[in-house]
Amino acid sequence: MLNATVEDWFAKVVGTSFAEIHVTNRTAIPVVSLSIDFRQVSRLGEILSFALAVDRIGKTSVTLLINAESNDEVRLEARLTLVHISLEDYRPRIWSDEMKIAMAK
Ligand SMILES: CC(C)(COP(=O)(O)OP(=O)(O)OC[C@H]1O[C@@H](n2cnc3c(N)ncnc32)[C@H](O)[C@@H]1OP(=O)(O)O)[C@@H](O)C(=O)NCCC(=O)NCCSC(=O)c1ccc(O)cc1
Repeated sequence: MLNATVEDWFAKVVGTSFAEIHVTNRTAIPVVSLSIDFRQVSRLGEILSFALAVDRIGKTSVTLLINAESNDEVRLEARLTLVHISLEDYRPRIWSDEMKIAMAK
């Protein structure tokens, strides 16, 4: 669910889908750090709304904050850092200016 939120954000806000990132650009954005606080219990069948905010944009990384809520209660808070890498050598690559500007929106 967290990754679906990240994928949606890249496609709809950043303007570069995971397919473009991986297949066209031959890059990837693996997670290097992930922490989650589960604030309140969620039950099977409940609908959770996920919201994403940008915490920090680095040269090659981005740190995102994702909340999931239901019935006006925060159920979980996640903080994850992704690094933009090349699929040629699996080493970090700087974000394009276009992606950086879109991420800062
Ligand atoms: C990503 C790496 C190539 C980075 O290599 P490093 O030697 O650390 O590079 P650098 O030291 O240059 O750091 C690069 C940047 O990452 C940042 N970084 C690196 N490590 C960290 C940690 N632990 N926390 C925060 N930031 C970090 C660092 O600050 C640099 O930021 P910038 O200033 O913005 O450039 C290497 O750490 C690596 O290969 N890690 C393994 C990544 C991995 O395999 N993750 C699991 C992937 S699975 C996954 O993401 C996924 C699976 C399935 C799904 O459905 C969805 C997602």
